[in-house]
Amino acid sequence: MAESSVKAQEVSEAPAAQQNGLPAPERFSFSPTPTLEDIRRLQAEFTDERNWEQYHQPRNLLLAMVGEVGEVSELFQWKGEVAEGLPSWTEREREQLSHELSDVLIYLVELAEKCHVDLPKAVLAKMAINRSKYPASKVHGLAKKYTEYQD
Ligand SMILES: Nc1ccn([C@H]2C[C@H](O)[C@@H](COP(=O)(O)OP(=O)(O)OP(=O)(O)O)O2)c(=O)n1
Repeated sequence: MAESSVKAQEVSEAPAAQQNGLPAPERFSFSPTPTLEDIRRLQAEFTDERNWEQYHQPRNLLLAMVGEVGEVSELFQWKGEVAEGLPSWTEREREQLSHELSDVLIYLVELAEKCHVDLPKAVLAKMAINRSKYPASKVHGLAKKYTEYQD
């Protein structure tokens, strides 16, 4: 498994499995590349080669991304609840899902670029906010919205 170079900024919030003294369960993980910057650059090359910059304005990209989210939803819509790893899905369905999720990511990255949001940095900052809104010590095993917790 590839070692991640990015750690949670607040290491005091240890994952639940480690807090219990149990080893963390084996998790699915991604390949280290391409990075979000790689995806941004590859998509910029793709649009430049086609003279499509004129069509890829923030609003267009947002609508394109939402359309692709709809295509992801279509793959799930008439199935019952599905277990992690989608064991009951065919290879064809898995391939379609990987295509549609990729379309969502490609448009998301390009939308962030066109809005001048530095997505890798922004996601770390937002995760820090999430950790402070939902301290593991307070919400462990509970999935309520942060506004529902009493101090
Ligand atoms: N004007 C466009 C058209 C396509 N793409 C790229 C980004 C997406 O990754 C993918 C989207 O292609 P389609 O619009 O053809 O959508 P699908 O690939 O989902 O095809 P379909 O709608 O037939 O499932 O191609 C793009 O950047 N700009």
